[in-house]
Amino acid sequence: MSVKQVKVAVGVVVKAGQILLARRNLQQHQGGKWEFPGGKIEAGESTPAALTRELKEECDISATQMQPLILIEHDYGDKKVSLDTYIVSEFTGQAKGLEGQTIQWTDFNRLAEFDFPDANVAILKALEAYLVNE
Ligand SMILES: Nc1nc2c([nH]c(=O)n2[C@@H]2O[C@H](COP(=O)(O)OP(=O)(O)OP(=O)(O)O)[C@@H](O)[C@H]2O)c(=O)[nH]1
Ligand SMILES: [Mg+2]
Repeated sequence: MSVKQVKVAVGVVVKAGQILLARRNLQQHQGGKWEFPGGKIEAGESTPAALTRELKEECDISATQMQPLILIEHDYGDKKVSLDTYIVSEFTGQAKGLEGQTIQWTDFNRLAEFDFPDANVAILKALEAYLVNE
């Protein structure tokens, strides 16, 4: 049986050299790991629209500027994901975890200290290249 691929909008939210992380709740897929906020893209929805909606729902921020970073396809075995990842460089509001998740701002050079889902390795590489060329 083939497993359907889940399309996800992922946001690397950057503010004053810091990046916003959220910890996945234990009962979720990849529970307990750190992630960039985001969520499933609904039918007919663009990635920026989905990401704007998810950032508001999960973190209470309104994204006002974003640009594509990388599209990652990853197979976890139990689940296939496509992570359409954007850099969010401008937003309004103060980030808070609206869904009970812990959130944290961290310096880019401390990201290696966090335990991320496997698919995120490629995001971290792309982010490093992006920040170097910024
Ligand atoms: N938001 C987000 N999801 C990620 C990242 N890396 C990664 O592998 N994923 C995977 O992408 C999938 C979609 O995440 P989601 O937040 O929309 O979905 P979910 O597990 O909360 O499911 P649910 O919304 O139905 O409860 C999950 O399987 C998650 O493990 C990441 O950095 N951010
Ligand atoms: Mg989510």
